[in-house]
Amino acid sequence: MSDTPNPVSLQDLRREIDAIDEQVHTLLMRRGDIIDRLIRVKQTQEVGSAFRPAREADMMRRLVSRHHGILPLDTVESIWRVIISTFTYVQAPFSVHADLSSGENTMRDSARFHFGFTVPFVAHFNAGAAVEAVAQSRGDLALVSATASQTPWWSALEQPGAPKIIARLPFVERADHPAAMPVFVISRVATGALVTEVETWSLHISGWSPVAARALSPISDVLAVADASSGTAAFLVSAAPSDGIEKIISALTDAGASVRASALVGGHATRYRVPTPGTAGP
Ligand SMILES: O=C(O)C(=O)C[C@]1(C(=O)O)C=C[C@@H](O)C=C1
Repeated sequence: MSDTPNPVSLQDLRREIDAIDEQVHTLLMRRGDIIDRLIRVKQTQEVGSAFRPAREADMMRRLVSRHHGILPLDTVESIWRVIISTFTYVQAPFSVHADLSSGENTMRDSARFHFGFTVPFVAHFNAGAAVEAVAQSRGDLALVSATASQTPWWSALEQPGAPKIIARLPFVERADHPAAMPVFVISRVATGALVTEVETWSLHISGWSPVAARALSPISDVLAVADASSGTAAFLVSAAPSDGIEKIISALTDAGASVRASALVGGHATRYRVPTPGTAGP
């Protein structure tokens, strides 16, 4: 007889997997019970949405920071997106209104990756229509490209009671993200509940020129729609509240433009990028 211990059998390993699956499922059902209690203590009534982007951004960062092992990060992130979004949905049902005008496949991927398949998906063919659908809803979300625009859709967010930008996706950026398209999430929002680690401002400027647009690119994420014939442009700019909008306005002024009107149209959590292995960091 040899002293070599019996190798673990396939059956044993499958038993272990079954036990783990049962624990994961039980924990998810327990999570559901907690959400049931959370509904009673959380104030979702005012605008009808249970989505709390600051909390979600923080949860996603912690998830990514602690993850290791052979399970791909993409998979872990997408599992948690579905868990959190579905528990948001069960608290207060909502739909996702996606503007497909800047890329149907990439926008669908972003919507499904971040909100799963339980949350209804409604397609729109311009950003204005997606924003309007949210304005007419109780707690729906609009998804609009954060980097490309054919129209200054953000002007519709300027009035005090209008929907606002409340998040920027993906929460965790990295090379080869499976739903990499930068997207703004727009929703009606309770007064004082905006996340403003980064503020988003709508600016109307005159004296527009490509020089004015270029002056901003090193200091801010910018969306711009220009009317070359009148020399005016509508900008959507992102700014850290500390030195933000004043710096942007003076950069535009130095570049020969003048700001005729400005309005805060939302905000989001500070962007978070996972360092690529072998690089110094974000
Ligand atoms: O923490 C909350 O406020 C929740 O509603 C819970 C929860 C979650 O499932 O973890 C769901 C929705 C929110 O956007 C954030 C987190």
